[in-house]
Amino acid sequence: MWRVAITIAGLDSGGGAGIHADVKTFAAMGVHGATALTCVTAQNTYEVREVQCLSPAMVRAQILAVWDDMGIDAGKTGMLGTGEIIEEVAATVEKLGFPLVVDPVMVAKSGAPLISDDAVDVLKKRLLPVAKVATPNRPEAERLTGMSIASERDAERAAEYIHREYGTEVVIVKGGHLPGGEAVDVVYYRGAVHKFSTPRLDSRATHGTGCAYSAAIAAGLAKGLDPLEAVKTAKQFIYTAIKYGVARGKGHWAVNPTAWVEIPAERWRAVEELEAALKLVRRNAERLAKAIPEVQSNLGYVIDPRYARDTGDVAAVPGRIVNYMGEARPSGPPTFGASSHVARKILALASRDPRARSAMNIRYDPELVERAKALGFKIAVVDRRREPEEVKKREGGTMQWVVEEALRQTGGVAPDLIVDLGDWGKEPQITVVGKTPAEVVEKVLKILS
Ligand SMILES: Cc1ncc(COP(=O)(O)OP(=O)(O)O)c(N)n1
Ligand SMILES: Cc1nc(C(=O)O)sc1CCOP(=O)(O)O
Repeated sequence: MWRVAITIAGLDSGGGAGIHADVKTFAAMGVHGATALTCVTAQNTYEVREVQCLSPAMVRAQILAVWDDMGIDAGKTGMLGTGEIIEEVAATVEKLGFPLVVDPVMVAKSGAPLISDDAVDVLKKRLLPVAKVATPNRPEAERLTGMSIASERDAERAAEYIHREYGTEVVIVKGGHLPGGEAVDVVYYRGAVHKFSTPRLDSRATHGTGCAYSAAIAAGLAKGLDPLEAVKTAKQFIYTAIKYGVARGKGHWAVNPTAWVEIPAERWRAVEELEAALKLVRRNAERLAKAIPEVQSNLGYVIDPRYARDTGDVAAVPGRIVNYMGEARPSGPPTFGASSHVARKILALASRDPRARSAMNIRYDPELVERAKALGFKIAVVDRRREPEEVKKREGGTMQWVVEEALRQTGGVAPDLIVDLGDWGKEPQITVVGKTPAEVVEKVLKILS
């Protein structure tokens, strides 16, 4: 059954925080996302320029329109703007009775206030008592409790205080603003303290973290998860959203809630496409056997470069493609992390030219190079004897150097072929490059024919 979650929050025109972050999160977590807009902000990654809030009656009308039609399985609040809106939201949620996650948004990452001073008191006295979960960060928890929070122990005390003083069932004091190698969220629930941690990320993509995290918890509650299960999943979710943030803008980049579903989908797609290309290899096994070098061949395919970090993100053939009794034969099924050399070349290529996501190394033969030239392929020729000693010594450095040399010749656009003339004890190679593994195999077949 479809579950419905509602966000009662503000609009960030930059799309990083507020209802954008929340609805993306709901979609990624597999629940239907509804919205009750509170305020419109003219905002980007580095500043809030203008704020205009709707009337409390309009906020209530949006919540009721959703409730009367689909029902609401859980909700969350973000930027509420004024004390009057908070009053109205508290009264409406109290009447309807759905579980509510309150992200007590007070100040934007850029430093602009998102709630009037007098409204903080209304938030404490009216909204926190009707909330099932509250997710203050360190400065918010300090403002709600009057305590100074400098350690996990302080965070535990603050969480318990908020529960005791305002009656919120589950209180999470987030660890993002506390020191330490791990970001530890302290959760007070039913008389006990629980901790959820992920490695601290040194990331610029933090705009919208509080929004997406609270929305992920609300999505979990909408699906009927126990609050601790919902928090556990949300913690992993927000780690991924920060790690793969949207690298655009001059300020705090936006978190990326859709990474949660895009990365697994990308990995699945890469395997499917590589499998299809390997079928093409098997169908042309005799012809392709002639292209296999002494070191054997590999064919790799990297996931969307926005998500690629290392060779673990490149699918390739474990045990390589070998010449077995005159036939090219893939030794195993497409597997991530199965290539070192070809994968490094692909990573270096795709980081400069994101269309170049696949490559295969084949035997060097001047005749093949001539045929590629005649076919109009773009070719870069690299002399590895010119590789600087310090690059040779660096683990994996050669592959990157070869690619950089090639791209220097082609003005940064990936060539079809990188001809590596080899070095003392290093077999010369041709690396055939393409957008997809099928395109690469097709290019190799053309050169061979
Ligand atoms: C419209 C709107 N809502 C919420 C925020 C807060 O987002 P951010 O500044 O990134 O801080 P957290 O998400 O970490 O609380 C906003 N800026 N705009
Ligand atoms: C050993 C070797 N060197 C290559 C080069 O391009 O220099 S390609 C290659 C074979 C493929 O290796 P992998 O399975 O690590 O991608």
